This record gives sequence, C-alpha cells and structure tokens, in this order.
Amino acid sequence: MQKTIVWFRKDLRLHDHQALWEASQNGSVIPIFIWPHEEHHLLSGEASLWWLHHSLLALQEEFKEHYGVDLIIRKGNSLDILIEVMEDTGANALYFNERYEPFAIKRDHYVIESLNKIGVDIRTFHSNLLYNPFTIANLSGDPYKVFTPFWKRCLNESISRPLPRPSLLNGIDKVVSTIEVAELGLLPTIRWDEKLHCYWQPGEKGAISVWELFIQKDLHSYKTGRDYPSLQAGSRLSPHLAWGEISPRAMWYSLEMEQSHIPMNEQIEAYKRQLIWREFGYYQLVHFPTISKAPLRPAFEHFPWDENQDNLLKWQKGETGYPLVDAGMRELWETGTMHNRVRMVVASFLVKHLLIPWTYGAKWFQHTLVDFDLANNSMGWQWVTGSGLDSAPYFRIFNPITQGEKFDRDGEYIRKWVPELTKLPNPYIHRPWTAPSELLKSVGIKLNETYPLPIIDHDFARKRALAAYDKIK
Ligand SMILES: Cc1cc2nc3c(=O)[nH]c(=O)nc-3n(C[C@H](O)[C@H](O)[C@H](O)COP(=O)(O)OP(=O)(O)OC[C@H]3O[C@@H](n4cnc5c(N)ncnc54)[C@H](O)[C@@H]3O)c2cc1C
Repeated sequence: MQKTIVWFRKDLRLHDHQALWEASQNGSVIPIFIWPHEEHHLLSGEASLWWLHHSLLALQEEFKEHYGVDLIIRKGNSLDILIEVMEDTGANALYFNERYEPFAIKRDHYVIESLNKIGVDIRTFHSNLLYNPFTIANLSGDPYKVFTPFWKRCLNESISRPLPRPSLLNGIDKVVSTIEVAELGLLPTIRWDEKLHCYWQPGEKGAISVWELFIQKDLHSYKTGRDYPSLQAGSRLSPHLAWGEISPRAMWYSLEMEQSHIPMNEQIEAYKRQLIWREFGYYQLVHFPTISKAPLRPAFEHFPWDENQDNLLKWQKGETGYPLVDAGMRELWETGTMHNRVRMVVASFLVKHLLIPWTYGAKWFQHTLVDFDLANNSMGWQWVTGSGLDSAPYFRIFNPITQGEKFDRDGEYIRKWVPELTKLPNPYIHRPWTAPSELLKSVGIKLNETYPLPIIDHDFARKRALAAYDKIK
C-alpha cells in the first residue's frame, strides 16, 4: 500500500486540498508542516507569523477531530526532514500543492530532483490558484502584461469543481517525531499581538464562517461599497487566502452558485474580478520574478528617491498630519490590515509625496500585514508607484485630502482611528490645519502638539513628484 507524505505549506486547510485528496485515495497519509530554515527570513513578517502560529494549531485540531491523525510539525531544512520522515515511516510518495515565490520554486525543484533520484513518487498540484500560471499565455505565446486581456482570457478557461474534505483518512501506526507549534517560535517576543485576536480567527473554520457570512450579508453590495473604508464592505478573507485556509476554487464555485440565481450580477462580477487580480499577482510573480525587488519598468532604477528616515517613521506611526493617511497606518498597526483604497492612498503618499522608495513601504507592509503575500504586495506597490507592468500612471497622484472627502465623507473612518480628531467637525476633519483657531481650541486640538501639522504641503509635493518623474521619462 502507498504511504504518502502530504507536505503542507501555504495551504492550511482540508477542503479542496488536491494533494491531500489524491493521497487519501491512494493509501495512508502522513501530513507534515515544516518550518523551513532555508526560507523563513524571507517569508513573512511578525503579524503574518502570528497568523501562521494560530493557523497551524487550528489545522492540528482539524486533523485530530476529523481523522484522529497527527499533523507532524518540524523545523529545519525541508529536504533533510522529508528524507528523515520517509526513512522513519517507509513512505514512498510525496504530494504537495505548488507555491510560486521564486525562492520556493527553486527549493521545490531541488527537492523534486533529489527525491526523484531515490525513486520517490512525487506529485504536485495547482490547488492555491484558479489557473495554472505556467500555461496561460497570449496569442504570441508570451506572458500577459496587462490585466484586462488576462482577465478575459481567464474567463475562457474552465475551473473544475472544488474537492470535498476527504471523508476518511488512513494514518500510519508508527509514532513520528514531531514538535509543538510553540517551538517554532512564530510568536513575537514582545507580545504586542494579543489584540489581533479581537479582529481575527485564523484557521479553516474561521475562513469558512467569514466567507459564508460575506455571501449572505455583503456580497450583494460589494461593488457599491468596496471603496468606502467605513463600510467594511470587503470580505476580509485576504489573510485566510494568503495562508491557503480557503481555496479560491471553492470561493469561485460558490460565486457561480449565487450567480445561477442572478446571472450577470455586477456585484458578484466585481468580486470575481478581485480574485482574478490575485491570480494576476501570482502570474506576474511567476513570469517576472524580480517584481518583489526591482521596478519592472527599468526607467525607475534612476528615480531620484529621497530616503528620509524621519519622514518614513512618521508615515509608519501615522503621524503625517494627513488624517486619511494616519488613519490607515494606525488601522494597520492595530489590526494587521488596512482597507484597499486606503492602502493605495498611503502607498501613494509614501512614494509620491515623500519620494521614499516603494521597497521601504513594501517591507513595512510585509512586517505588519496579517495578509502579507509576496505576489499581491509586490504588485500593489509597483502599481501605485507606476513602475509595474499595468500600473497607475506616475502622474496620477492621489490627493489624501480629496480622497478622504470622497470616500470617507463623514469622516467616520478617520474618527475611528485618529481619536484626537473625533470632535473636529466636517469638512475640517480632512484638513485640520485649515480650521479656525477658535474651533480647534474648542475641540481641544493644538496643532503640532495633539495632532501634527502636515509633514509636507500637498501642492509642493505634487509638483516635486512630477518634476522627479520628468527626469526619468
Ligand atoms: C500597496 C498595496 C499592498 C497590498 N498588499 C497586499 C498583500 O500583501 N496581501 C494581499 O492579500 N493583498 C494586498 N493588497 C491588495 C488588497 O488591498 C487586499 O487584498 C484587500 O484589501 C484585502 O481585503 P479583502 O480580503 O476584504 O478583499 P476583497 O475586496 O474582499 O477581495 C477578495 C480577495 O481578492 C483579492 N484581492 C482584492 N483586491 C486585490 C488587489 N488589489 N490585488 C490583488 N488581490 C486582490 C484578495 O485575495 C482578497 O482577499 C495590496 C494592495 C496595495 C495597494
């Protein structure tokens, strides 16, 4: 009988897990998660590792509850550990779902090559994406560089039905050496993370309940509401997707079910489009693997950046004097996430108002986001900067004041995250420095004491950014 090691990585779920499903049909299964020495400094920041810790505990529990099988946890070099577990258990097969980060692809090739040499049966699957990014190309056989044709092409590809959670899983009789999740050392040493429990429930159960609630409650107003940060109209599934606690194929399938009642529903179409943006992020990471490190438009290599550390710190702490930017940065620090529109505004502010390199912003997001994802984060930052393939033109500079006036008209989001401005009436909530001094006094605000003055003037910053761009055009 075949004994298969199923290697869990960024696919911490039991439903629609193709590697697990196939292994379960072929004999007994040895599920393992390895915290890999060769990559962990590259993988995630503290918030995302907090997520991983709890997600692993949840997956262990799921294995116990449904199958009475242990999820083996180990840390070290992936290949060495896989070989060790094979020797210990007599396993003769290895199944896993593909990852797409350049370092993971390289490592996986090495693992496959090495294990093939000793006769291990290896099978890999594309279970974390809707489409296999290696097989999608334009008519000339080249990778797509623009989103809309990519999206149209994707819609012509079929997506197979998601697989159920295996009803039965045969473990093995032998006890395999494992460690506690806590021994992986994923939690921060200074325990700032306790507050994250108020906002999130990592694990597959949490993912499924967020998804089901979203479909019942918010999907049908998604397009209308998604740009307004105080409405919380997004699904908030991104950290669950980042760790693979829910499969995009299962999500797509339930969207299709919803659409079978209401065809061409534009709210559902809008949500599908965002899932395809996620695919496009991975697609770019596969075909343009330098996206996480260097501008995809080479002209940006000569951009006159200003690496002002004081301004970087003020941006990180949410002390720029622009309420919408500060609200976003403080939401991020408190909750590990930030609304998508506000991500665009704060990123644009860093890169275009302050001229600080986008890689610094991407690094801060990597450190603080629970949904950090190398593909989406790199694409998001290059999009805002204008240095990506299909990105916002550089001359489109988000105005943090009018963005606030348009998308947080009543200042509800700002008041939630910048409490020192709570009593400031509209429209001054978006530009406190223009409020009459009597008014400021009456609501207890002393500019530059209780709330900062803008660290840079918007009109000046806009002109300076355009002049900098002119130099590389
Ligand atoms: C500068 C910048 C950095 C970003 N960094 C990340 C990141 O590290 N990880 C991450 O998952 N997303 C990132 N995004 C994309 C987006 O902001 C988040 O996916 C979204 O805010 C998550 O909220 P949600 O789950 O409620 O999304 P929904 O609106 O409910 O969308 C559903 C899903 O679609 C995907 N999605 C939505 N918008 C985008 C997008 N613009 N690009 C790619 N995929 C998208 C996500 O997986 C999301 O969970 C970034 C965007 C910007 C502008």
